Amino acid sequence: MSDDNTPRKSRITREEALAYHLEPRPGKYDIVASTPMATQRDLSLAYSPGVAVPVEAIAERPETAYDYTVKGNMVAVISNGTAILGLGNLGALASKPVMEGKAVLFKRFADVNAIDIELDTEDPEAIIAAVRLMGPTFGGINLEDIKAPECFIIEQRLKEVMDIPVFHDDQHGTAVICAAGLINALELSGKKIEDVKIVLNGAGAAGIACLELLKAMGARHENCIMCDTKGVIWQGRTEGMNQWKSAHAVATEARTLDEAIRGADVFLGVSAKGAVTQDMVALMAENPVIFAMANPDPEITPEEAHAVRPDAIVATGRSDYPNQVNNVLGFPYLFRGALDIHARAINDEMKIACARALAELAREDVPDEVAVAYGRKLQFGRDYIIPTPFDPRLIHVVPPAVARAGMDTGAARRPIIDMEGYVQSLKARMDPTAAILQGIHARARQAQARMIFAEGDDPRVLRAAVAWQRGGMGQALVVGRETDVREKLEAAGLADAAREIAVVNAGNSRHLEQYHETLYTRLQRKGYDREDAIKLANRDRHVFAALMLAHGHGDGLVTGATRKNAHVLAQIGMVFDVTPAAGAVGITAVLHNGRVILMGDTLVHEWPEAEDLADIATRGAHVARGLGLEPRVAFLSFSNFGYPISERAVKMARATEVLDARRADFEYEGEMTVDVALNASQAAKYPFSRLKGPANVLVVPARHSASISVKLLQEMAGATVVGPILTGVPQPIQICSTSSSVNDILNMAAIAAGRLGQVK
Ligand SMILES: NC(=O)C1=CN([C@@H]2O[C@H](COP(=O)(O)OP(=O)(O)OC[C@H]3O[C@@H](n4cnc5c(N)ncnc54)[C@H](OP(=O)(O)O)[C@@H]3O)[C@@H](O)[C@H]2O)C=CC1
Ligand SMILES: CC(=O)C(=O)O
Ligand SMILES: [Mg+2]
Repeated sequence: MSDDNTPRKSRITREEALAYHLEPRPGKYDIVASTPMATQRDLSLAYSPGVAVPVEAIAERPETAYDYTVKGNMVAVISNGTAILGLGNLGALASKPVMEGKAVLFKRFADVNAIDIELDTEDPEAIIAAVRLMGPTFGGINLEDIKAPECFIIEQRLKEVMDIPVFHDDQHGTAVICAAGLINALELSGKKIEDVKIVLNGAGAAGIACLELLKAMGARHENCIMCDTKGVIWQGRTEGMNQWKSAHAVATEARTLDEAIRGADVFLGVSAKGAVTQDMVALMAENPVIFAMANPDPEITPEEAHAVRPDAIVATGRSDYPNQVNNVLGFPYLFRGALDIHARAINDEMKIACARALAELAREDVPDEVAVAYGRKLQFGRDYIIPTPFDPRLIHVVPPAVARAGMDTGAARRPIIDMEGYVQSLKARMDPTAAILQGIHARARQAQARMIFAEGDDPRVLRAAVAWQRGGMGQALVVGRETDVREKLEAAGLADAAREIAVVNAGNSRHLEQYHETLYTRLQRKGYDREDAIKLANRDRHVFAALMLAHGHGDGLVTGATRKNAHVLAQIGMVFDVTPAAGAVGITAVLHNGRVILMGDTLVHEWPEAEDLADIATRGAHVARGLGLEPRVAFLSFSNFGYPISERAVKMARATEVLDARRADFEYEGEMTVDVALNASQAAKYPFSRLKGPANVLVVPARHSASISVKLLQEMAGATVVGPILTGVPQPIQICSTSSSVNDILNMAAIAAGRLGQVK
C-alpha cells in the first residue's frame, strides 16, 4: 500500500482510448437474451403465439409489465449532446460514447440494463415529445449532458407527464455526490454548512442543482455566490441571466470570481478546465474545501491547489486523484433503489437519503479487501471523504436507503416488505468477475513492479508493455532488438512509446557475464558446456528474461505469447525449477456469467496421481483465497462417489483422503461429475457431500481434460479465461498462451506483479 495515499497516475493516450472503443467490436456493449431461444418451443413461447398471453395480461393490468417485460430493470440514457462533460455542445452523435459509457456503468455497478438514445435536436419541445412517448419501454429516464437552461424545462415537463422517474443526472446526481462529499469535508474542517461561505463557479445544470440541494440542507442564501462566464450573479445583473440563475442572485459588491472567492470556505467548480487559479484559492479562508468537478479536466488540479493551500481538502471528478466527486457514485444506486420499488419518481428525500448513505459509508471502517483492491490506504480523512466507485458495499448500502426513502414518501408502487432479503439479493446481484480483475490490477499497481516482457518481437506484447507503463502499473522492460521494437511500435501507432519503455537484450546488457555464469552453473551437469550456455543466454529470450529475473534485474516475468506453453516452460526451466516435483501447478481462472471457477492443473502435471491432485487442490485453494474467494474444491470425474467404478475415478476419490491426512484447511470433496460440483440442485442428491455450496476450484483428472474444458468454455460460451496462472513456484513468472490478446497479456503481467499463486 502506498504511504502517500495518492493513487498512481495512469496516463491514457489517444490511441488507447480509440482502441478501447474500437475493439473487440465497435462501441461498448451488446444486448444478450436472458431466456432460452434455441428450439421451436422457445420460439413459440417468446414470440407468436405464446407472447400473446403476457400482452393481454399487461393490457388488462398495466403494472404487470414489471413482471413480464424488462421495463422494471431498464433505463434510457438520453442526451442531445449540448453539454458533453465539460467539452461543450458537440451534438447528439458525438455524445454517444459518453451515453454508452453510462449505460455500461449502470450495468457494472448496479446491474441495471440501460440503453443510450441520442436525440438530434436542441428544441426542448421535440425532446419532451420524444421522451414522453418512450415511457412504456422504461422503468426510468436518465437525462444526460443536456445544457442549461433547456435541461430544467425538459426535466420539469417530463416529470409532470411521466409516471416513472425522470432524473437529469448532471443536475441531481452531481448535487447528491457533491452534498455527500461536502458533509464530510466540512466535518473534517470543523465548519457548519449554515455558517460557511460558498462560491460556486458554473451556473448550469450541475451548478444550479448543487446550490439548491445545499441550501435545502442548510446553506444560507446570502452566504452563497454563484458565478458564470460573465462573473458573479449579483442582484440586478441583466446580462446572460435566466430565471434559474436569478433565484441565486445575491446582493454583493463582488463582480468577478476573483473578488467573490476572497475569504470563501468552499469553492465548488462545475464550469470548465482551469477556471480557477492558484492566486484565487490562495485568498480563501483557512482549511478551505475545493471541489473542482469539471470533466475531464478540473478547474484546478489538486497539485496546483495544494501547492498554495496545503490546508485544503481537494476533490475532483476524476478517478486518478483521491476524492472523486463524480455522479457515477450516485446514478447506478439511485436508479437501482427506485426501480426496485417500481418508483413513480426519484424525489428529494430519495436524493438526500442517497447523499447521507454515501457520506456515512465513507466514515465506516473500510474492509481490508476494499483497500487492497483499490491499492491504497482508505481511512476517513482529507484524502478519503467519499467512497471509491469500486467499493463493493455501495450496491447493498445505497439502494436500500433510497428505496426506504421512496417508500416513506409515497413514491413506491411496490414497497419492499423484506428489507433484509432485499439487501441479500443486492449482494448476489453483482457479477464477481469484474471485482476479481479489478483486484488483480489494483494489487499489481500497488506493487509497481519492473515487469519483464520477454517477447518484444510480438506487437501484442509491445502494446501490453506500453499499457503497463502508461497505465501506471510500473516499469516495462522489453526483451528485444531496439530497431525491431521501434518499428513495431511505430506500426502500432505508438511511436512515442519507444522512448518510454526500456528495451533490453544480450547486446546492451551490462550483466551478460553474470548471466552466462549462472546458466553454466545450472546446466553443467546436464550435458551443457560453457559455449552452449552462452549461446542459450544470448539467443533465447525466454532464458535471457529468466536470467534477468534470477538476478533481480526485473521484479516479474511474463512470456508465452509466441511459443507453446510446453516449450516456454522448458526454457524457463533452464533457470528455475518449474517442474511438478518442485511444486509447480497451473491454475486457470474461468470467468463467465457472474461465476468464477478455477481449474487445475492446466499447465504442469500431465497425468497427476492422488498426491499430485491433492497438491493441485491446495494450490487452487491458495489462488482462490488470493482472489478473495473462499475455496470449495471438487475432484472431478465421470462418476459420483464411487459409481460407476473406474480406475480413473478412484484416484480422484483417493485425493480427498490425501487431503484428510494433511488436514487441509479448505472444503473439498470428490469424486463427482461437473454438474454435481457446480449445480446446487444436482448436489442435493448427495446430502452427505462435505461441500457447503457449489465448487469454485475444479481439479480435473489430467491436463488434457483441463485443456479441453477451458478451451471449450472459451470457444463455446465466450468465457473470459485468465491463466494458466503458474503457482507453487517462488518466482513471479507467468506464461500466457499463443492466442492471448493484449488484455490477456496485461492480466498475466498483473498476476505476476501481484504474486498471486507464488509460494508464501
Ligand atoms: N463531477 C461530476 O460528477 C460532474 C461534473 N460536471 C461538470 O460540470 C461542468 C458543467 O456541466 P453542466 O452543468 O452539465 O453544463 P451546462 O452547459 O449546463 O453549464 C455550464 C455552466 O458553466 C458555466 N461556465 C462555463 N465555462 C465557465 C468558465 N470558464 N467560468 C465560469 N463559468 C463557466 C456556464 O456559464 P454561462 O451560463 O455563462 O454560459 C454555465 O453556467 C462540466 O465540466 C461537467 O463535466 C457535470 C456533471 C457532473
Ligand atoms: C460526470 C458527468 O456527468 C459530466 O461530467 O458531465
Ligand atoms: Mg454528464
